[in-house]
Amino acid sequence: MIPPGPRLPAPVQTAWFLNDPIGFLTRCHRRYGPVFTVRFLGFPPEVYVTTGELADQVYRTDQGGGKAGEARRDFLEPLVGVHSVLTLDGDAWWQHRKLLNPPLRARQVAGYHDEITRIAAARIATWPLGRPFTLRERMQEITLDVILQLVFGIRDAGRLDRLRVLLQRLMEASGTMSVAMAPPKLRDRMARVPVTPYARFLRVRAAVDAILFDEIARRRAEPGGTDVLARLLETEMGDQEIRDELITMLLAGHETTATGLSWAFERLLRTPDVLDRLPDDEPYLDAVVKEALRLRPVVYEAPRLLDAPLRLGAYEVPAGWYAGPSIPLVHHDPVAFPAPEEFRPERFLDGGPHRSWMPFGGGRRFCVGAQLALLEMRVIIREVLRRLELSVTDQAPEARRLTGVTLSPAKRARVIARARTLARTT
Ligand code: HEM
Repeated sequence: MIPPGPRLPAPVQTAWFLNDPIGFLTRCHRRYGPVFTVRFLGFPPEVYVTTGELADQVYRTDQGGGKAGEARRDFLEPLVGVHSVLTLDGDAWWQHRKLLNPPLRARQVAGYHDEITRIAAARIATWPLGRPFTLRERMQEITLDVILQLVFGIRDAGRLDRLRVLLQRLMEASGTMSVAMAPPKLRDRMARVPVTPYARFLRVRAAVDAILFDEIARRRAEPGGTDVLARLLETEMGDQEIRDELITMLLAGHETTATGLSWAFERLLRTPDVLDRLPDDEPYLDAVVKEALRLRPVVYEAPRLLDAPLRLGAYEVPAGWYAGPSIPLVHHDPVAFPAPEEFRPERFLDGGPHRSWMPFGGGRRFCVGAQLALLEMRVIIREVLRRLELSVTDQAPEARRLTGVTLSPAKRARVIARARTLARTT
């Protein structure tokens, strides 16, 4: 039996979801239970699950099939290329994944602590005081710098400036619907007409690639360094493969972390009891980061494209369909997280992460940058709070807005900052 779901036509389900993703999925959950089918326009049906246990069953398909890469390929390949862990599957995926894992392990990224502190401090010093501004963009400046300096290993100030501008343009150009959603054949046609968004995207991509290939050549000539690129250059990967993985880490790693940080502040500034315990209580800071990612997960789903039918309790999901957790709903399971609406970092103080905590997905495709993201979030929250007193202009929680595969604060985490006068300046 196929999991139940709304009978509304696919265009109506799609429009409802785009307009109110959490409301739509919550309603489906209430009406149909923990496993339900949604139909989006232009895609195979998608089965969502809402408990950690069911999510584990889906992630187990990573062992033999479950093509997470193919699920993302069409819309990501123009940007990340054909050699990216995001879009590869099977042996080709594993060949790359096992090379990316070691430099991004907790022990390795711990060595970046002081440099992240330095990058954050330099940016925070430029924030406006005494007038409202939005944290989302400011956080993205920091997380972009982290990727460019600690992952790509770029130190030259002029080159950093040029890349920042180009990458901003590249992200904007690749985000336009015509690039992300156009079928490959249409893309090929658009590439030949210089005024189309796709042709513009290709020009910016070529400019970024020229810098990256030059950087790779320079570093091959002078080996060494502590950045992730240094480690990738020691592997058997070719230049194009390394370029593709660098862009992959950039794409997967900087907006997500910036959005996670924006949500952490959005919640913290509306929960004074929690804020008061920061930033010097390290275990509590770690729990705050985990609780922020639970209550406001950045990525709302991590689906698998099934290459064999999947049994989920009484249901069977056909091959060729998507299946995966609705991460916000799994994180709201009251059995796993009592009083799920409340921002309560204490729940993460004893013991390791809960099986139902999955802001970074799961299975073998679990986010390769999770340890770097968690470290960045801890360090950046601490550095902000040590230097500034933040407040909000409006106590009402910010709504969740869908941008691509992420949910971000609708007002981009609007705050006012003042220089800190008391304590917290250790
Ligand atoms: C708070 C920040 C972040 C969040 C919420 C996040 C979330 C996720 C999620 C949900 C997935 C899909 C996992 C799955 O399919 O089961 C993923 C995959 C991935 N993430 Fe992250 N991520 C974050 C930061 C980063 C960073 C900093 C990097 C890189 C430096 C990164 C690189 C990747 C890559 C390469 C993949 C694909 C892994 C694969 O398919 O093998 N992410 N991430």
